[in-house]
Amino acid sequence: MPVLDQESTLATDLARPPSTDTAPVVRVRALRKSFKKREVLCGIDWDVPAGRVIGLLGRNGAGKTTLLRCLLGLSPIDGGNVELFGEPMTEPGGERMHRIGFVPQTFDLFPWMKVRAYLDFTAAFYANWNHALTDRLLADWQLDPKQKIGELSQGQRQKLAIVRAIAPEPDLLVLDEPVASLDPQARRAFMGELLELMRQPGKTVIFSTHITADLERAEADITLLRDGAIQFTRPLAELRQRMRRVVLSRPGGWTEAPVVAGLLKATVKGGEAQLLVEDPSVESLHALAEREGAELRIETPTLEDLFVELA
Ligand SMILES: Nc1ncnc2c1ncn2[C@@H]1O[C@H](COP(=O)(O)OP(=O)(O)OP(=O)(O)O)[C@@H](O)[C@H]1O
Repeated sequence: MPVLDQESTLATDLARPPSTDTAPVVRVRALRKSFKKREVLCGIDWDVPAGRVIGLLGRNGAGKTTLLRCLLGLSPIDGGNVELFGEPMTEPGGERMHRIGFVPQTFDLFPWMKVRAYLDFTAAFYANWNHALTDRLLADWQLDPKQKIGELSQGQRQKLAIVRAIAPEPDLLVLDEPVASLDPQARRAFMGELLELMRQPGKTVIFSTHITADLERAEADITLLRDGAIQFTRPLAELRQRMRRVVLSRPGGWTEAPVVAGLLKATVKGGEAQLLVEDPSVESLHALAEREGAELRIETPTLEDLFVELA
């Protein structure tokens, strides 16, 4: 029986993007980015279709922030190209600014400004600004319009950054770990706002996060960034439907993991071989278990399990 490197993954089949009829809002080709000699993005190809919520997943240091900043022209790229709304991205700003909202990982700007003054100041730059929405969010999220930004807690600043990004009702909203400092109520409210925004046709959201429950709440498409490349973009429902954890246990244990069709990752631990399999054939698995004298369990992994396995 063929042997599989226990840490290796065979994610080739996962590389297919979800089918779409519309032109992508974000189109990235062969994007490269290094810091000194360390290459963080090693030739990213990525299409983000309009009207989707994309959850960008990856381990700490995988390059999520770097990728999001490169997309928006906030960080210079070393190679490849980025198109937003069908046009090359060369630098931030311009007409396109009105269509894009960005929530950075940290928000430390204008500490001397008061919340209301900051929002009014920012509104002046935008063609469209939903004042009713900002008023409602300030009240709902208990942000004091008269407080100075420098006096806000980290979570309150994150809320303000979200209000500022949503108020222009952007066509593309990019959020870098937007909920990291938010309490559970605020996270839920934030997801509500996000979904409300998404009810309008053609709106696209990309957000990086480690909180898989939020991705589940948003029914997001999942993009996995690993080893400097996009490993896959798949609707969450499809991942849930197709991925199974197959556990084969036998008293004598395993010297090598069995290989089955659709295998993405195999791990051997004591008497158990754990296989992450896409679209497994239940019949063949039963036949394999019988042949090998093993007990078979087929489980549906949670998104967090999947992330731990694949990231
Ligand atoms: N300005 C910089 N100078 C040097 N190295 C950098 C810089 N910014 C990022 N890096 C490096 O690039 C890699 C990717 O960082 P990045 O912040 O994009 O990861 P991330 O996936 O967003 O991580 P996290 O989940 O922890 O926020 C890391 O190894 C980081 O040290």
